[in-house]
Amino acid sequence: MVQRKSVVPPDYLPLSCRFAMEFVEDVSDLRDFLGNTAVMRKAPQFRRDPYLIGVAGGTASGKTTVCQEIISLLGDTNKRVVIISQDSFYRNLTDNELKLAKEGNYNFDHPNAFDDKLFKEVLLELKEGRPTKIPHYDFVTHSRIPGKEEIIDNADVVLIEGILVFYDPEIRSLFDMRLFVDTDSDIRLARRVQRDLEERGRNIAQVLHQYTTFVKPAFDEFCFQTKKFADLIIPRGAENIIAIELLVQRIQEILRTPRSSSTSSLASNSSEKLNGEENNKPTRFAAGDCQTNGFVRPH
Ligand SMILES: Nc1ncnc2c1ncn2[C@@H]1O[C@H](COP(=O)(O)OP(=O)(O)O)[C@@H](O)[C@H]1O
Ligand SMILES: O=c1ccn([C@@H]2O[C@H](COP(=O)(O)O)[C@@H](O)[C@H]2O)c(=O)[nH]1
Repeated sequence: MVQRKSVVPPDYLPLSCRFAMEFVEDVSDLRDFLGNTAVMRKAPQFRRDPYLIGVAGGTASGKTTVCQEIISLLGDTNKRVVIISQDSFYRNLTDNELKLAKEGNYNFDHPNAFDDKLFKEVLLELKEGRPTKIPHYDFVTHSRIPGKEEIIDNADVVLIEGILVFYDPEIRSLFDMRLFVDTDSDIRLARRVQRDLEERGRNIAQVLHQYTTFVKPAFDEFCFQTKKFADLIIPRGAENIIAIELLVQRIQEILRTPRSSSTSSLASNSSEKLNGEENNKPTRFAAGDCQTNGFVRPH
């Protein structure tokens, strides 16, 4: 009797049952399953296809806290869920830009402040399930810390948070789900002041000057405009436990649904073209395909 169990994929599998690995306990079970008649030939390697969730919202809206809450509520799962931040992809500054940044006179809230080329490359690598290096950004020195990269490998779900993660259409189209954390701007400013003084080495005059000169105008012009691309808006951020619980249920459902990256990205791109907004449903294999219990697909 073949048991439905997750296994490390064997090197040799019949092509007629490429998605059967998680149904069978080992290759001999697979042979029983196929009645010993299938021609065994070298099959492509299989790997997990990470589900990418973009989390946008203004500064200090609670994007990171919402992501942490999602992970905490997902609880004990055999899935690997990680958070990365768009802040890791701030551009390297010239000497003159660095001088301006230290005076609070550099616009870190404009889309040009980000290295979108690197951000895109990293998201594509993540989407393809390849081990990916994430730079570490230091808000005190306004620069990436050399040699402090984090490697992400084998993730099942990647939460990608940042003020402008939905700004670039190509980057936006890489997300399987898009969330927008919508928190009152007075509350955001209060949190930002406290955080920047405590954690980012700023003084109150700098924070308020940067906020009124760059942060608020750029939020209105760029970040807020991307709210329309969200599949789900979370008013009040992490306080909104009902929204987060519903979201967690949805993610759990998605994690249980078989899915192949090629079909899911096609669905994602075509729905964006049709609707201007993504309406991505978990992809199911056609009847007759062998279903797996996770995001497994051939290389
Ligand atoms: N619901 C909340 N209640 C109180 N403090 C919060 C709440 N959500 C976030 N914070 C605090 O506000 C600051 C900004 O939150 P964070 O999640 O880092 O925002 P973002 O990632 O959007 O910049 C942090 O110091 C965080 O602890
Ligand atoms: O060197 C820097 C880089 C960025 N900022 C500010 O950070 C926020 C984005 O981070 P959140 O965690 O989403 O708040 C952005 O508003 C920049 O103004 C900075 O001050 N210094």
